[in-house]
Amino acid sequence: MQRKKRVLVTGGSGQLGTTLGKSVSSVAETIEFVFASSKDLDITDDRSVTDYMKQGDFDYCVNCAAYTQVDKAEADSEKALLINQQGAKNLAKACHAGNIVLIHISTDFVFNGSKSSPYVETDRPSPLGIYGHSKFKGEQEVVRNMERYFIIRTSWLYSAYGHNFFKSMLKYGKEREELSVVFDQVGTPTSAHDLAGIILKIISEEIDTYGIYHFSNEGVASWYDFASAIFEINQIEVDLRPIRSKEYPTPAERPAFSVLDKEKIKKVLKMDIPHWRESLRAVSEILSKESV
Ligand SMILES: NC(=O)C1=CN([C@@H]2O[C@H](COP(=O)(O)OP(=O)(O)OC[C@H]3O[C@@H](n4cnc5c(N)ncnc54)[C@H](OP(=O)(O)O)[C@@H]3O)[C@@H](O)[C@H]2O)C=CC1
Ligand SMILES: Cc1cn([C@H]2C[C@H](O)[C@@H](COP(=O)(O)OP(=O)(O)O[C@H]3O[C@@H](C)C(=O)[C@@H](O)[C@H]3O)O2)c(=O)[nH]c1=O
Repeated sequence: MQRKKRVLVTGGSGQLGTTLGKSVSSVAETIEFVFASSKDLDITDDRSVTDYMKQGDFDYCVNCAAYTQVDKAEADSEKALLINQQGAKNLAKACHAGNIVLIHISTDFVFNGSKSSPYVETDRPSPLGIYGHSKFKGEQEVVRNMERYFIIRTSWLYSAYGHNFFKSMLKYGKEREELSVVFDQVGTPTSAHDLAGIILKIISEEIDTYGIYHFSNEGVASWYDFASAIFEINQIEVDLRPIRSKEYPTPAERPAFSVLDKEKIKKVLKMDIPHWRESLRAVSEILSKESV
């Protein structure tokens, strides 16, 4: 029997790590996964990362570990950089040494939002806040320290698991009569379930066109549009008001426009991507089944 491919997932108990864990049964015959939470493996600890990789005999590492609190990062830049830059560097160096392919997840927040057409992989990052800055630094460490990497930039990730805007809206929608959500930040919501599918496709098909890729669902939305669709699909009645970002002040500035161009990944993986509304329906269904 052929040896199964071995995959390490760092940040295994976060939103994307958990979603990936729920998706792997379809490839269980050929791929074996090890999900490491932050307690099992701290990616900022160089020695632990090296030892863990050496002992694990891994073929792939999917880095789902990150500092993701966009506003908190503004006052906590040291920690954001430690996890998002140094952590990525440690993984890249260990992957390079062990001939392991690294699938590293990054963000639309590396861009400043001044474009008015979808961002392509070659557009120059220019992050507005500490979180985006630390994620860009992480990307640079990966590129600098190894060759066999996929950096997948995604946007507005949500799922049935962990913390995300979708679940916050469902909670607030049930608790409050009125909600205000910004309409002047435009991007694309991305189902973490769809992103998990992309990661599994790259591994199971042994895609070897390494580099930077953009992946989100299809379509364009403001956070207001997204919230409105969440309430509509989940049949929640709430007085939802569109507001400008200046009426919802936050410590971190966010890009006004961060739609990602997906042509490259669609071509390489020979696939279509579902529209965000279609995926929102699917994720809403998963959540309602899981809550029963
Ligand atoms: N969420 C979003 O909207 C978006 C996310 N992304 C990117 O997608 C990726 C996954 O995000 P998501 O799953 O939503 O994030 P989460 O915040 O849900 O999960 C991140 C995980 O990283 C873990 N972690 C933090 N520090 C360390 C460390 N030092 N060592 C090991 N693990 C650590 C956390 O563990 P613990 O809780 O124990 O600290 C947590 O489980 C990230 O790279 C993020 O930047 C990109 C675009 C949008
Ligand atoms: C909860 C809430 C948020 N907002 C605004 C604030 C913000 O501008 C926008 C999104 O809210 P959040 O703060 O929940 O999402 P935010 O943390 O900005 O989401 C980002 O997370 C990181 C990790 C990424 O990589 C990005 O792609 C993106 O998903 O909506 C409202 O207008 N009303 C509300 O009630």
